[in-house]
Amino acid sequence: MTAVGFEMKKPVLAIEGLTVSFDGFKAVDNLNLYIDRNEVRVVIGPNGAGKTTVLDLICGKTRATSGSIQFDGQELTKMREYNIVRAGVGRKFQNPSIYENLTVFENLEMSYPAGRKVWGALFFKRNAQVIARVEEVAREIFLGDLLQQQADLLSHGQKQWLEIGMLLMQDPELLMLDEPVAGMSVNERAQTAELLNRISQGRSVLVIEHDMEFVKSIAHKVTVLHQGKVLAEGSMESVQSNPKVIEVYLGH
Ligand SMILES: Nc1ncnc2c1ncn2[C@@H]1O[C@H](COP(=O)(O)OP(=O)(O)OP(=O)(O)O)[C@@H](O)[C@H]1O
Repeated sequence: MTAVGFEMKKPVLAIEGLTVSFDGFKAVDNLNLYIDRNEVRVVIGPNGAGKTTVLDLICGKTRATSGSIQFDGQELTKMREYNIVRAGVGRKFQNPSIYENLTVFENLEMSYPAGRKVWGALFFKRNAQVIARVEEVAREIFLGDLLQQQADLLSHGQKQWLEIGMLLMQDPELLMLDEPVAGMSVNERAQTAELLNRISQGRSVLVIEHDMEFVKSIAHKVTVLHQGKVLAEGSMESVQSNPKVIEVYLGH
């Protein structure tokens, strides 16, 4: 196998022995988790299982007590949040954090690397390359016809897509989404599934979700967390028929 072939086979994210204690309580407990390139992984589990904390640890918002998070060969546990973003990890929180008083176009433009940020404003030119990228991403997130719409007039689902689009502007290698379809209509859920299936061709996606129909429509593999540990992992079918998973989560 060539060196390049070997690199492609290595997981893009390798979490090993990851533990975080809050006043002695282990929210994440000796966790191992491996995500492949172009994989859509969904993490499910009961409330308080540690799902959001795992995303917080990966993006550097929370510091690990012990263990390792290797992303593309870089150790994330020692890196600052903005360097983790620069390394190629994008994270969307549950509530959209878009600029409500700006248009769809402007929101996406703001997220272009070296785009019109506070300092970048002095040097930034709205060139053809930026416009083309904004238009491309807007089409991808179903907002191609709404570029001049002010963001506060978008539906809840459209706001969620806009935030995904803002992350896509940075072209992250790993995109992490916390309950992306919460509060969405049935149609919006179906469109979001289509969007995630599409954008995973070229990047890995890690999703936390409770909506099992949605999970079924996107997951390549499902990881069930319980008390900060992996309770089960595998295909949706294997996880759904696992008695331990039914007992602690799906049976409720
Ligand atoms: N900063 C913190 N300080 C203290 N305890 C915390 C902190 N963050 C999380 N926890 C605790 O860690 C546990 C795991 O929380 P987490 O939010 O990761 O669970 P979750 O699986 O995402 O749950 P949900 O499905 O409800 O979002 C919970 O008991 C929570 O109270």
